[in-house]
Amino acid sequence: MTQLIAVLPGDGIGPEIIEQAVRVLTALGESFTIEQQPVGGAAYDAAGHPLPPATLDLARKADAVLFGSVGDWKYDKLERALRPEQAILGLRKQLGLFANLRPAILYPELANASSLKPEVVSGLDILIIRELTGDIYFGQPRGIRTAPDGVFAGAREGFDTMRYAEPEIRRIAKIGFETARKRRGKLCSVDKSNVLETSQLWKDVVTDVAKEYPDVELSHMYVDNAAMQLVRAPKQFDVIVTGNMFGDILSDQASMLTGSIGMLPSASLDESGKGLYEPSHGSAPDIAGKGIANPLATILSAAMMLRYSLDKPAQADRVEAAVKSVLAQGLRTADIYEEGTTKVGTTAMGDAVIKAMG
Ligand SMILES: NC(=O)c1ccc[n+]([C@@H]2O[C@H](COP(=O)([O-])OP(=O)(O)OC[C@H]3O[C@@H](n4cnc5c(N)ncnc54)[C@H](O)[C@@H]3O)[C@@H](O)[C@H]2O)c1
Ligand SMILES: CC(C)[C@H](C(=O)O)[C@@H](O)C(=O)O
Ligand SMILES: [Mg+2]
Repeated sequence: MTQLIAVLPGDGIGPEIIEQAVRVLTALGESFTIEQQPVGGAAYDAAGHPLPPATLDLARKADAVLFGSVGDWKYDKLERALRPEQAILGLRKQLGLFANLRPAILYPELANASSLKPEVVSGLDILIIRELTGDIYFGQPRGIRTAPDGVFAGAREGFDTMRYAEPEIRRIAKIGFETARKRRGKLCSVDKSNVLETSQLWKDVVTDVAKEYPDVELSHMYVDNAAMQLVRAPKQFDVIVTGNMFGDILSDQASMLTGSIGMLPSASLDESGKGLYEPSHGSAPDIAGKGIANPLATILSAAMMLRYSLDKPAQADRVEAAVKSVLAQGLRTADIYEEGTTKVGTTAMGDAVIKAMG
């Protein structure tokens, strides 16, 4: 049976970067079936909803999902349930994709593109594991109402609820320990337990799970300190495990250590290892349609898909080696360009990766 890949390009630069990743997948010569559906603003425009049933059905039945990005400022006035971003949140929740892996790896060729000095960042290889289906992102109740009490009683107030259940923390902690065990054996759990009850529970549960992993060195860090440490001395980290909101912010921050957010892939996995793969960045409306977006985060996400969901590790290696090769050839999209290298657009970067795959 051929494996089915659901391709959801989305908005902004989504279609441009997805096109290159699909070309790379096709060039592998495997007998994948690739089916495409709109998502986000594109789906709202076409079908009146950011996550139409046909898109969700395809994502459910596929062996893996390759996702571009959703969102654009032009949809800001829509009611919340119809905003493009609800599509990716809905997919994560409905597919049970609770474990988000965001590797921040600095390719040696990009040492000068990093925001940090080469000596601080060279050889960087860290993995942020972000819990993806809980936390303040999904907690109820939430809304905008007239404040019932307090100093601002009678004024309009917005409120959200941060919550985490023990099994939710336990399962992401296990992923953290299992992953750290296969890497350099260090896990840093990031929370805000000096202030938040959810974080206090988080820390207790992670500490409890640690008993099953005596070979993994566990540390705890408050999120504000973690943000500082990530730019002070990022190589102290191996695997970071954290909640949805903190992981969102820290992974964008980590991306700049690698030169550009256009380099940061991600995998979002369910209990069985089925996954959705997407670059960590957004739809970049400021550069959409210009043909200059960096497709490498999406191509590297496709490599993660080959490894984690499609059981094709050799093909994943092939794609990753090709990305290394194009960087070694000095090819750069605008976001990672520096003097002495060759600036290329999105399609030319895709071409180069395909050529390097041989
Ligand atoms: N998973 C997703 O679909 C996802 C993720 C993040 C943001 N978004 C949405 O995207 C829209 C824009 O958000 P934003 O501007 O805060 O974040 P963004 O990640 O889209 O862009 C931030 C900056 O990074 C640049 N950038 C991003 N990807 C790039 C790439 N591949 N190559 C070169 N430069 C790149 C952009 O040009 C921009 O200057 C919003 O609607 C947001 O909600 C969606
Ligand atoms: C678009 C948005 C909902 C999303 C998030 O906050 O999770 C994005 O920022 C990400 O990092 O994937
Ligand atoms: Mg984000």
